[in-house]
Amino acid sequence: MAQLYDRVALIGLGLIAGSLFYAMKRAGLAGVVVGYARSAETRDVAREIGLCDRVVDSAAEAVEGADLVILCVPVGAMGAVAAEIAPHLKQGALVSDVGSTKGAVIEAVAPHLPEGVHFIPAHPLAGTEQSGPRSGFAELFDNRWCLLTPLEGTDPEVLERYKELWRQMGSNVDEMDAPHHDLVLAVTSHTPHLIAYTMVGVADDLGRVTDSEVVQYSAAGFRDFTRIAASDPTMWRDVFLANKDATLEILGRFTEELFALQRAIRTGDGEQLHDYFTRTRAIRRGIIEAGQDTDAPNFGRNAK
Ligand SMILES: NC(=O)C1=CN([C@@H]2O[C@H](COP(=O)(O)OP(=O)(O)OC[C@H]3O[C@@H](n4cnc5c(N)ncnc54)[C@H](O)[C@@H]3O)[C@@H](O)[C@H]2O)C=CC1
Ligand SMILES: O=C(O)C(=O)Cc1ccc(O)cc1
Repeated sequence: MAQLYDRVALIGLGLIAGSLFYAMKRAGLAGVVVGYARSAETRDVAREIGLCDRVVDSAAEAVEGADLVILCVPVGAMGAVAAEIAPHLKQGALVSDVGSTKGAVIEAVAPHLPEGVHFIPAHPLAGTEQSGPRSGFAELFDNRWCLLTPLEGTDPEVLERYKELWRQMGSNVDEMDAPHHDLVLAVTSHTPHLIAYTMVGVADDLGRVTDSEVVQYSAAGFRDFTRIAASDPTMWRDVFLANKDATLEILGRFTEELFALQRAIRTGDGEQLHDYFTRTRAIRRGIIEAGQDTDAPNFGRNAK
């Protein structure tokens, strides 16, 4: 496969940066990939396991001469990293990020970037509850969406080349504006994570439910909650602080619906509960019929 960028810099060496490195190497998309992470311990691990062709000790050195720079740090750290690298970026370089929120990242990063440097924010809808330099793998982006939120006036050739990178790493690529992205993700990812955190916290608070009972008798739904609630605390703290407005909007709607269901249970309104669950069941079936749940055990078999 054709090389798309001669020199790539990855800032932050965790799950996403690691997966980017292996996915780029798998398809021969990058010449040299240089990495940097803030902690010396992470850089040592990266060197030990061969994560990146070269690991350097400053962000400035990592971006020197890079054609593509991808910021792979928690969203709350994006602005500071952009300020640090800005004076060292090559003219014509493309800066991108993989942050889970887009509006706040654009606001934090764009003002630091000099004239003549391109900026295309990205968000791969692919991840796990794992983090750190040992957690990345080449297949992470296969058959997953990558959402780009290009700013007005983005150079179409620079955009097309970057889209091609994601496609060659296995992703399907789509574009949307940042406010829309942040609202969609508040519904599909951020609020569900908060609900999982809360449910696991509630189980933990219940004195009568011992740890071993929680583990032994976990049904699939609760098991998924515990997996999600094991996600990186720094990353998720930053997501909620950065996507405050959209998350609060969706949480408001969520609690209204929850109270309505709570009332239906209290008053014994079985019809309301049944109607609600019938509606939500149809949504799940729609997702599977559209072939959009690649994790479903019966994916591709037109399951009902
Ligand atoms: N984990 C997931 O499932 C997904 C995460 N994302 C986004 O990708 C980004 C990275 O997430 P992960 O790779 O999961 O995190 P991670 O925790 O595995 O890695 C983050 C890396 O950034 C480094 N770092 C933190 N602050 C830094 C700073 N100021 N300067 C330089 N390095 C710094 C850490 O040392 C670590 O190496 C986040 O913005 C997250 O919102 C996007 C899609 C999925
Ligand atoms: O592990 C899971 O279930 C996820 O939801 C992964 C994930 C986490 C954050 C993102 O911005 C995108 C994907």
